[in-house]
Amino acid sequence: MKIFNNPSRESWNEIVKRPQLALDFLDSGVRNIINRVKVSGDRALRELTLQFDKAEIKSIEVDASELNNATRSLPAALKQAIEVAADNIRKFHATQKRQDVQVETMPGVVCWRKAVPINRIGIYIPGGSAPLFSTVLMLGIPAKLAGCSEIILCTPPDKEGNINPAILFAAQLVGVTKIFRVGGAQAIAAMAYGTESIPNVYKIFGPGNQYVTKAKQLVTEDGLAIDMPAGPSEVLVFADETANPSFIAADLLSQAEHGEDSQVVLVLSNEIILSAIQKEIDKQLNDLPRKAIAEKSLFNSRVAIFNDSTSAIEFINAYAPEHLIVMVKDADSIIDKVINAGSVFIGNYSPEAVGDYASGTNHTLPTNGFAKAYAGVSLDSFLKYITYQKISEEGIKNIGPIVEQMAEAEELLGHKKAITVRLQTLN
Ligand SMILES: NC(=O)c1ccc[n+]([C@@H]2O[C@H](COP(=O)([O-])OP(=O)(O)OC[C@H]3O[C@@H](n4cnc5c(N)ncnc54)[C@H](O)[C@@H]3O)[C@@H](O)[C@H]2O)c1
Ligand SMILES: N[C@H](CO)Cc1c[nH]c[nH+]1
Ligand SMILES: [Zn+2]
Repeated sequence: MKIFNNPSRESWNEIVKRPQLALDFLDSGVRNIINRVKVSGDRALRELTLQFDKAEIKSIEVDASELNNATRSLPAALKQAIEVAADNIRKFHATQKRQDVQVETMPGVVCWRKAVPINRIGIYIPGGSAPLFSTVLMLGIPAKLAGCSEIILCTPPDKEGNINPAILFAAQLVGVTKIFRVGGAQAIAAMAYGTESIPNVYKIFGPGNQYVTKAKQLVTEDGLAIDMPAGPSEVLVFADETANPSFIAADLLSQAEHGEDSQVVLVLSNEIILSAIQKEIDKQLNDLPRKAIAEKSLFNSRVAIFNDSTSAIEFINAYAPEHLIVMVKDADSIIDKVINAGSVFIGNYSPEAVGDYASGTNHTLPTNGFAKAYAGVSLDSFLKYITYQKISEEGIKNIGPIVEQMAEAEELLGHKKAITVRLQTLN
């Protein structure tokens, strides 16, 4: 990890940059994949799956017998853990339901808004380097709570063409409608434009690697809605000398193991525990099966040391981390000053891993600085709102002259007329 001691503000832009694939290549490569799916549908999906996932797939859709086998083959303890996590996620997201409220803005002018679920949605479940069945819960549960009637799931197959049984179990648990063994940019294109097997959807959800994230961004050019750009996972740990170096090292490594393009950042308020943290990282790395991935990710990662907490917090807001873990002595007083972050973990016993799986909050979160303007997935992400107004005769008498004035000033006399013809009938 590269160390920056009290970095000047001019250097922050450089420090907050995330590692990225060459942009030109990414853009043209992903556009090419999307076009192939648009033109050749299922045939392109089979070819691209062979090319990128090394799997020869016979049926694109997962059938009922595979689903049953998955439930039978999964250890009972894992099924139970998934069910507990699902309950917590359901509890947290259920509180996000809102009442539709009617308001009379003027006498006789009544307005209200109604939440309507997005009918058919697509969820992408990453599976390239790890089968993220927890993401099925994070997307499927709020989709069901919102009332989405069709949930289409795409995830890459392994080399034998199979989907991890835990993904299939979680999909059944939350009530996914159809499951397809397709991953990467080709899965996003299939859900955006439809193929012979995969129905097109109205909004695409889910995290993924840089190909998946780029594809999501590109299909928005054709009017598709997406949740947000949720790319390679990242964490920023803010700590002082009261924190436990072993906890910090474990939290950094827990996200470094996601992928070599994941970035982890450590912000310290002094150097007191820095060398203890570095020793812990080296020690814990050796026990990590995904050591090689984590090492590459650490190579792109940073330590920033700030002597004053105001600069530290300003830096955190400039970085806008997907996950922020605060392990400083006055953590509770600091968190209100954080305005840019996807999800915040407060104190020594709140590792990001609990939010990744089971605390109840959503782990589909904005990365790459997008937390400055985007929020993570919530119940709202699966709803759209229709507004209504109903105006009585008394109401049009009250509001009509105001609209006439404004329409005339905008030189839109047709608008004015739509009021005048009504007012004339009431005089
Ligand atoms: N931001 C979030 O909320 C969040 C949540 C969970 C996971 N993640 C991130 O999701 C990512 C998952 O990535 P992953 O790779 O393991 O799985 P993935 O499913 O996102 O990607 C795998 C697919 O990438 C495609 N691919 C691989 N190499 C390619 C190439 N050279 N050209 C074109 N396509 C190619 C293949 O089609 C493959 O099926 C990780 O980076 C993780 O950090 C983010
Ligand atoms: N840290 C990932 C992005 O928020 C989510 C995840 C799933 N499984 C493990 N971690
Ligand atoms: Zn994680």
